[in-house]
Amino acid sequence: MAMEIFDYDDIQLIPNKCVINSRSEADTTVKLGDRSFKIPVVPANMATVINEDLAKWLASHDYFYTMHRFAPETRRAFVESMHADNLFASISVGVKPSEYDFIDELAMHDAVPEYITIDIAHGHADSVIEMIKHIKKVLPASFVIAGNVATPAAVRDLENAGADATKVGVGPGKACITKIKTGFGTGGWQLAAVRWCAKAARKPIIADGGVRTNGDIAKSIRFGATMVMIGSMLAGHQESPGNVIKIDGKTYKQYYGSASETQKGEHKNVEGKQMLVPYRGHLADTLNEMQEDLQSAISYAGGRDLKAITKCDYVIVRNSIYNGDSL
Ligand SMILES: NC(=O)C1=CN([C@@H]2O[C@H](COP(=O)(O)OP(=O)(O)OC[C@H]3O[C@@H](n4cnc5c(N)ncnc54)[C@H](OP(=O)(O)O)[C@@H]3O)[C@@H](O)[C@H]2O)C=CC1
Ligand SMILES: Nc1nc2c(ncn2[C@@H]2O[C@H](COP(=O)(O)O)[C@@H](O)[C@H]2O)c(=O)[nH]1
Repeated sequence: MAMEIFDYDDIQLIPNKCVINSRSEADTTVKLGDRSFKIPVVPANMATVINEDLAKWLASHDYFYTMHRFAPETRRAFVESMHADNLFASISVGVKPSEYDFIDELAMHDAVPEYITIDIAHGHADSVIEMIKHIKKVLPASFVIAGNVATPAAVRDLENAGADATKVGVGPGKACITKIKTGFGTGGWQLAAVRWCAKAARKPIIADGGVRTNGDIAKSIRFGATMVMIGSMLAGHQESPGNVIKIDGKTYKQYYGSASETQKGEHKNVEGKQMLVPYRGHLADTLNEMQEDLQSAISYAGGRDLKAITKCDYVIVRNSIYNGDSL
């Protein structure tokens, strides 16, 4: 059977009969590893989206988070300070030789993160497979998320190496220029790629990149994601780490790709850009609204929890969901 190709804007989910009396009855919680989280959303592990203060706030309010890996020397202290506050630690690593030393250092100091994300651009690689095996050997209690990938073959290879979840999305991100510079990726068909990968997966999938509206979170769940990673929509808050910039009386925040020149400090293998995102107030309000909209989505799906969304029907309406309107 030929694969159906579509992206978020091409899909509308079809309502089923409502079985609850109030949207507040709908349960948006999701389990990843041993823990349950309030909503299936994780802020991207990018320097303009998450920092240590936000990680503490998110963990203490039952949201999942993944700290970025761009201040590598602070990571052990970060794990220890989260644990000192009785909070779970969730960090990112790369695959270079120094990262093996870092994993060994964590083990030596008994600073075991509950979650470790292996975060590289092209995650279907022996370097990632070797890092998964190393973490599983040295820190077997850590839940390992590996990525990013774009195909069922990649999902299977990383799962077989021991990954507990895989992250799907190569090139759909707002600050991404991979698709333009290399010609590769899931940009323009990210939602279909999530579905393709989820069908092959035996473990959770995290859909990463390309989410532009709250409805896209429900669509990701419908097509097999357990969790949804979001960058640009979560970068514009008062608490977001990016700089505040005012232009013509309007307030913006800085958002840049992890493979941008701004992040790297040099123009080498640049696959990301810097941009401005509109200021959106407090992160807590945006996360609350995401939860309310998901509760509403569950009610339209005719159920009481996220599982109902995975079963609802859909239509493909090419690039037409806005019908000439905007939010
Ligand atoms: N989700 C996405 O679509 C993308 C995300 N990013 C983000 O940007 C950040 C930097 O990513 P990345 O450049 O991988 O990190 P690193 O610079 O840490 O690279 C990781 C390792 O993988 C190697 N590597 C990277 N890309 C390739 C490739 N295409 N083929 C072979 N080897 C490769 C690097 O070597 P060398 O540098 O010598 O090649 C390095 O040894 C990450 O946070 C990543 O998530 C970047 C691009 C796409
Ligand atoms: N190709 C690139 N992708 C990147 C880069 N930095 C981050 N990312 C990916 O984007 C998502 C966030 O996407 P958004 O659509 O929600 O803004 C993030 O989680 C990474 O997977 C980059 O420099 N190049």
